[in-house]
Amino acid sequence: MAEQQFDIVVLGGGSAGYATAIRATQLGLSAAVIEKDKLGGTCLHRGCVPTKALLHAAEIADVARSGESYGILSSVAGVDIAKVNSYRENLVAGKHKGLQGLLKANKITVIEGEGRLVAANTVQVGDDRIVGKHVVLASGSYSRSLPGLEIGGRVITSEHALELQEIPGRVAILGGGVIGVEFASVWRSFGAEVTIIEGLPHLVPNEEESVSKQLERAFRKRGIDFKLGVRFQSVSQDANSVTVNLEDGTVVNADYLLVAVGRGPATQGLGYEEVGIEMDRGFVLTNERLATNVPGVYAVGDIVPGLQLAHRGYQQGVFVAEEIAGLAPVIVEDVNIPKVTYCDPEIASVGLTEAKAKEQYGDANVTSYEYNLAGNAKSSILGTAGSVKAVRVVDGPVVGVHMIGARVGELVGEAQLIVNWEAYPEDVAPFIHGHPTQNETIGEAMLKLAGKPLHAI
Ligand SMILES: NC(=O)c1ccc[n+]([C@@H]2O[C@H](COP(=O)([O-])OP(=O)(O)OC[C@H]3O[C@@H](n4cnc5c(N)ncnc54)[C@H](O)[C@@H]3O)[C@@H](O)[C@H]2O)c1
Repeated sequence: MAEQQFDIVVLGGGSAGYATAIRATQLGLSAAVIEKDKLGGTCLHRGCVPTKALLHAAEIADVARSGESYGILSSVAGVDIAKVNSYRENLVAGKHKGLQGLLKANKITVIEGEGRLVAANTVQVGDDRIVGKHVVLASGSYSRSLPGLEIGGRVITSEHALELQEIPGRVAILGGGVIGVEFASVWRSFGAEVTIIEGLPHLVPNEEESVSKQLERAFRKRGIDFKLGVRFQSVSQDANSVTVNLEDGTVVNADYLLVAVGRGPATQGLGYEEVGIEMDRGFVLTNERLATNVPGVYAVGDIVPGLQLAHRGYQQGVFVAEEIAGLAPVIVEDVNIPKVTYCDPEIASVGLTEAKAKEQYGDANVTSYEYNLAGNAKSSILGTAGSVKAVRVVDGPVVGVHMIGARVGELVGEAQLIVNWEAYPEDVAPFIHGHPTQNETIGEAMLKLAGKPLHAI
């Protein structure tokens, strides 16, 4: 049995875990990352990166289909899913290699194997004991299912969906959240008949309601079917198909059922409870400085209750490394983290929805403006419908920005600076936006809220 000692031992080499180690070594601390599978975790291998590769291929199919409207004679003869898959795999492999190089350059020790917390300062990997002055738990998440809904055969999760070797003819998707609408978008562009089943009254129910409604309109136009406000009851399958029964008696037949009802924390069997770490339904509880109740043990990423996003994980990792190094960093708050959903049309948001802002500040103290992309030249050139909605406190800062339309994910950077800096529309209104860009739509919303609309009626 060998023993190795570090300042920081990180259990899990996904986005949150490796970010912790990079920042730690930059600050002169020694760090080890323990990873049982591949560095990069869900984001690089099963989530953000490969799904966005599929979405990019889907966009190319849509662009080719729409060529004629722009005078370009083009059509889609078919989708070679094997080639799409090899593009996706090569892309991920390249990023994986780059990440390995990044950790090596930062002098991080990567320990391959399954780790288990056996004491507050020790992770066991096989026969080896990896001891840290501090331990950071970053074991990530998994696709969860519903009680009684077994994954297997034609009932699949996003991990299986990514690797399908065929384009399904008909697919049912349980859950109209982020994963559900992204896969619906990909499969529809690849030619499948898609039905989404969502228990709440709207698709992407955590987004601004007007954004959800516009997505529903756009999906309907694309021929994507959805059943809203209805819950799943049961599913049966044979060798070729699934039959999904909903609580209102509706039956959906499809080749596959994708289960996209959220992700659970990957914390089972890792020794956390045995060491006395306080947990809630599998999540690791921390204080706002990401410390668990066990001294010296921190948690970051998807195992900490809140938004399960890679970029939140990065920032939490950086935070914890700086906290351990004694730099007293600024607390990471979920409310001002930007979110992008990469369906067509794309959705991007940061801060409070209008309803949440009214809950927080009172109805009379909140106002908003929704700028229609139809007023923006670049949006019209791109042929996209959509809007940018900004929510402000009356005589106060902008507290939320909510966008839908082609490529609005690329606008979220400015939106998050406005919200995080607690800027007033009057502060932002004089800033000049390049023309013609879709960025102007944020400028137009600020101008209107500041009482001097330009391209708005
Ligand atoms: N672009 C991105 O940033 C991105 C992409 C993919 C995943 N993610 C993250 O991964 C996590 C998981 O994504 P997800 O889409 O699985 O979760 P989600 O929470 O976004 O959506 C799950 C949906 O399933 C619905 N649902 C739950 N039980 C149901 C039932 N019995 N019947 C019908 N509907 C039901 C919920 O109402 C919800 O709308 C999220 O936290 C998400 O932020 C992010």
